[in-house]
Amino acid sequence: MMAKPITFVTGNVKKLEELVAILGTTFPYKIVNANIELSELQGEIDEICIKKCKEAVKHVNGPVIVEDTSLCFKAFGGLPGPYIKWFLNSVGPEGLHKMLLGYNDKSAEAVCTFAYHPGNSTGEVLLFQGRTEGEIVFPRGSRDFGWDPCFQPKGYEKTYAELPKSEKNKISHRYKALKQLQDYLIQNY
Ligand SMILES: O=P(O)(O)OP(=O)(O)OP(=O)(O)OC[C@H]1O[C@@H](n2cnc3c(O)ncnc32)[C@H](O)[C@@H]1O
Ligand SMILES: [Mg+2]
Repeated sequence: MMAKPITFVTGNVKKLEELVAILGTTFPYKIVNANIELSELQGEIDEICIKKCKEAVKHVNGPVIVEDTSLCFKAFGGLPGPYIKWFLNSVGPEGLHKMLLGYNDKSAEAVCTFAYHPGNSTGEVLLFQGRTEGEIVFPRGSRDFGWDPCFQPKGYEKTYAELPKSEKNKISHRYKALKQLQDYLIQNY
């Protein structure tokens, strides 16, 4: 019998696009998207992801994936972190760059945390996290995905937005987190 599809709950089409590209054609299970606006929660990253996943489970009959992405400035002790969406919405990539002008340390970490729940009554939320270090630069490159124009991964001369998607998807916070989830599902689903 075919395994039940896994529902990725996200309102962000770019996340979905990257997930599909990263999993590629050999991933053995079907992923479907539910475009549901989940609450933007507060707290530590792991706690946010656990709560987000539990909220998503209520909307779906079956196994569920969600993810939450943070952008953590070292000079700010990890903020904006999970609140990056609001900062980005209000000041854009230029503003994010400006926020660090008064600091020597421009380093930042992109953190992606996938949360998976099997969708049954006894299941627990499992987390899979990936981190990519980089620095916040004056925005360069395409404007199609969030803060990509102002994030330059460590060891690269290009921002995420200037790199070909295929290149970003080999080194990104999302790739690193998704690889772990993929390995888990291949062994346990
Ligand atoms: O429905 P969900 O999955 O929550 O989608 P969202 O867009 O609300 O996403 P988050 O709550 O995780 O907030 C993360 C913010 O960072 C942006 N973002 C996420 N991943 C990114 C990436 O790889 N590159 C650039 N921006 C990204 C995203 O557009 C949001 O503004
Ligand atoms: Mg969100």
